[in-house]
Amino acid sequence: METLNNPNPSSGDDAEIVSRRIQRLSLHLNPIPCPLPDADRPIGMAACARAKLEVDTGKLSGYMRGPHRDVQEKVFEYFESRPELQTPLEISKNDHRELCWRQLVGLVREAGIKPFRYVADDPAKYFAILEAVGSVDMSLGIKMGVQYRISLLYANMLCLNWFFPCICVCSLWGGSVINLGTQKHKDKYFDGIDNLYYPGCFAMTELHHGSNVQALQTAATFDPITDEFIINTPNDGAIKWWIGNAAVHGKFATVFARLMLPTHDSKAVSDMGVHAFIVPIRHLETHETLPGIEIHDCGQKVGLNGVDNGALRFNSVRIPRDNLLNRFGDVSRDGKYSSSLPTVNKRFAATLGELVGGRVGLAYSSVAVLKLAGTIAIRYSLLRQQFGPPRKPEVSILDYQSHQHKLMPMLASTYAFHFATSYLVEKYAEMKRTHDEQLVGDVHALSAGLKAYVTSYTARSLNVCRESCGGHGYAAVNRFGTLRNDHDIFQTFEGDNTVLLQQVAGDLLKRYQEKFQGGPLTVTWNYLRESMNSYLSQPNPVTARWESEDHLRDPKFQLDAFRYRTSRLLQSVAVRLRKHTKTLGGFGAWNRCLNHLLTLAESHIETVILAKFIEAVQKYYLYQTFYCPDPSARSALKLVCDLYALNRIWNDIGTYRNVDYVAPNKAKAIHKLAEYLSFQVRNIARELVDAFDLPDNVTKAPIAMQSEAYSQYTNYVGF
Ligand SMILES: Cc1cc2nc3c(=O)[nH]c(=O)nc-3n(C[C@H](O)[C@H](O)[C@H](O)COP(=O)(O)OP(=O)(O)OC[C@H]3O[C@@H](n4cnc5c(N)ncnc54)[C@H](O)[C@@H]3O)c2cc1C
Repeated sequence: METLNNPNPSSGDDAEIVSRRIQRLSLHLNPIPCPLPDADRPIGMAACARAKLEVDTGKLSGYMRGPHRDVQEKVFEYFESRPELQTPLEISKNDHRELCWRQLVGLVREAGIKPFRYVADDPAKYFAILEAVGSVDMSLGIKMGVQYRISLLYANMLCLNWFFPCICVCSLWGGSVINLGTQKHKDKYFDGIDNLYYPGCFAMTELHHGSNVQALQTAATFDPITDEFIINTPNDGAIKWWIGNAAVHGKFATVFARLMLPTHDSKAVSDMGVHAFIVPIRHLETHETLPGIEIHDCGQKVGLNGVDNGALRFNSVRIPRDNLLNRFGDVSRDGKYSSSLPTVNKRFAATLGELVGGRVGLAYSSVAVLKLAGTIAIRYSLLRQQFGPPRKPEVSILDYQSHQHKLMPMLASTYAFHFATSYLVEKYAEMKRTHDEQLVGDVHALSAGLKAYVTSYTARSLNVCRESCGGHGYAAVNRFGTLRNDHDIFQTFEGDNTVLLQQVAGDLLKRYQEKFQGGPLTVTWNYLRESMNSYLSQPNPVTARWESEDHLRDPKFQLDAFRYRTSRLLQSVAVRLRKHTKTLGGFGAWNRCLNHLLTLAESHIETVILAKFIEAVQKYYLYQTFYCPDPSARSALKLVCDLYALNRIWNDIGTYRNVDYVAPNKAKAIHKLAEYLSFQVRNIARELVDAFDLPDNVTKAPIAMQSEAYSQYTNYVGF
């Protein structure tokens, strides 16, 4: 059967061997009815057409679970044991802020879970805590992030004929002190931040400037007579805005301001660019706002109302010279500027390496939100029955093809994102350990792309989940409203998604240019080398017609298709940019090609996600590393991975058809198979969401309870 059904001439390929071995695992199949008439089934599907996978949820869950499940359970147990710390459904902004603060204090001082120490030493553990805390209340996750996390915001600059991301790097309060400061700052502030005696803010954004950090106007002018910096807000546009922890709890702020040094020429001062300074904003004991500082509340938000965002104005506030976070640039007693790193590029790379964690955390937490929402929607869709064949019992709404179409590719994407963001966390930790320059660049671009892609996907999916639960999805107790409102801003902070995707596109173009100059390509981008040489030739008219299931489920075909698309987009946008730059200049050309560039970035990120998913399924076979030792779990993952791949190819089928990469018969076969795989995934949907390992006290929505959901729901309203 293998030889007959295998249309691929390169049968010795590792990926193909794996694919066929995985097909053999279909022995774990049990009969169940297939909704497709025989004629509609994809070719080659006969063997497993009427079969359901048996999945060992415990083993699948064991594979999915990270190494820090114990600390996550500690978080869940702590909040379970303290019902008064659980966020009620109806709560005012002010009460929510106070509760959120008490939750954080309880976690740190009572439960003894101190995230700050892991920011530098064990980032994977920090992200695991963040994930667990965010599922208790997303406001709490963000509040914790403001206090401790490492983050990175961007400014944009147009340079020559490429769009080069110019990164202004910074950290939220705790992260900024340990990453941008030096030992003296660590000695002075670490314990206070760790124990929450020094709550602080990260004050970068201004009223007039968010994404464009280079244009910030707050000034820090050095006064050599008093050995101080004078922090000043020159106009209303420079008021710091949206600053988390500022409205109520913060005692310090890391303020981003232009460093101005006195000169002896006619200009009188020299602008050294944006630097970070520690500015006390409230009295440590009395909590009074300090002189020269004006603080206002940004008010009620669409979500995340447990976080107290405020606006800050500085009226010539004096701080000691020591408060400059001076790891990458310092000012001496006599007002001279110096840096520990010899070149701008080295300073840039070192800073980046320290500070990409915020985005890694957001991408990772966004997957956690998607798991939660998917679990609620799918458990309810299995329970809920509406209509059915005449004189037969009603069927579960998840048996409707349309419902499968809404939720199963989403479930597959959740698995895909799980592996991609776990990989990102792994690479981030490695980067922190090794400070490898190539890895720094890789993690930087990957974190930007995954943060943008995953958070946008999750935001869209939250609406789909709400709608797929009908009216009961609209009850606040079933959580979609809060999840949607709280998560929505993930698309904007830590770098606006549209801006971040441009960074990815800029990075791809840079590497494309380097490739032609013989430069190196890092691991994640390695495929471009091959793709530029082989994929850009005319599509093969023979393979364009192959339509067997074996072929369509072959990881090589799937990855090739993704890589082909990215390569074409990259090559064509490079040509367009070159052409338009002649008449429009760099900025105009970039803007003329902007949608093209965003599509390129998304295509690349989808490719990386697929590659990581395929690796997660294959590792066992290829390297014998026993990553996923259970055959049933591997079969389930292979099925889900195929659905992710084919669903994405089908979503973009117009592109593939336009260039005849896929012939009409193959396009039809892809569509049929994607629908059929959705049906197959539906049959193990319960096991797949159970493997996320979210207990009822975390999902909380009555309609998603693992038993007696309806009665828990009626109890909730008082019956
Ligand atoms: C709840 C919340 C908490 C926050 N917490 C903090 C905090 O603690 N500290 C802090 O410093 N900041 C904080 N921020 C600010 C946040 O980081 C900024 O909102 C974010 O950086 C985006 O900036 P902006 O709002 O000025 O949007 P803008 O940059 O003005 O963007 C507005 C729109 O224009 C588009 N756009 C902008 N530039 C481009 C471009 N080059 N190409 C194409 N489209 C473009 C964007 O896609 C977006 O749709 C917070 C914001 C919120 C809402």
